[in-house]
Amino acid sequence: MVWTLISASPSPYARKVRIALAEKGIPFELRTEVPWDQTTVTPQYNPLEKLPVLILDDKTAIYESHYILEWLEAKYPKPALLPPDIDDRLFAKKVEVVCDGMCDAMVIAFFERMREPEKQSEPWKARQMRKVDGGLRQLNTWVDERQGQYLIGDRLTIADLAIAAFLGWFAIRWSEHPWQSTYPNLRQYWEGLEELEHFKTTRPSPQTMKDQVV
Ligand SMILES: N[C@@H](CCC(=O)N[C@@H](CS(=O)(=O)O)C(=O)NCC(=O)O)C(=O)O
Repeated sequence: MVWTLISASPSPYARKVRIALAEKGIPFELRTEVPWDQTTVTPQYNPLEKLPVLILDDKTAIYESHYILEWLEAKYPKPALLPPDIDDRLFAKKVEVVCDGMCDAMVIAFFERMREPEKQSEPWKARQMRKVDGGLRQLNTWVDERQGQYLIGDRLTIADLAIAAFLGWFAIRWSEHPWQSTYPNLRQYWEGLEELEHFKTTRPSPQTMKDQVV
């Protein structure tokens, strides 16, 4: 019996977990869903009705991507996806906070845009996009300070997973945004990660939602 990961084809949050499981050599069945559709099983496993959800052999459900990664790191520490130094470990988690927050802002803005035009709040949408632009600026600063292919030290960490998961999704969700020309070093760092084996096999793709959400 192998674990099941409930995922969605565009999900940046789920992509972090997919890459972490693959890097740690943990076999799992991928169950791709649209969590917005009535047909989803996500609410049966997560009271917050969000994917990703990792379902273990005994049907225990682990959810919230940053917690799933923390759980995996604690239970299956090798190969490590966090650096050995405590300050570097905390920095890697801070990078994940910024990337997850940018994803959250994009999701909020996306659904605001699904409302009838007269019901959309321009200030609310502008506030979400400020978070994305501020986050991109911060990622670029951090990436400019890196020494090599990875953000922290000489190995892959959850910081790299979080940044690639956001940028890979952002590149398909908002392809006309100028970040790749504004921040060429950030683009080059991201392109380098996308060439890695478990990034190639987890590339995001759009999904079609059937049911009304807002
Ligand atoms: N903080 C959560 C966010 C997860 C999330 O928002 N997932 C979306 C799907 S996706 O945006 O990742 O594709 C979801 O299930 N949304 C359903 C809902 O919010 O009810 C995490 O990090 O796991």
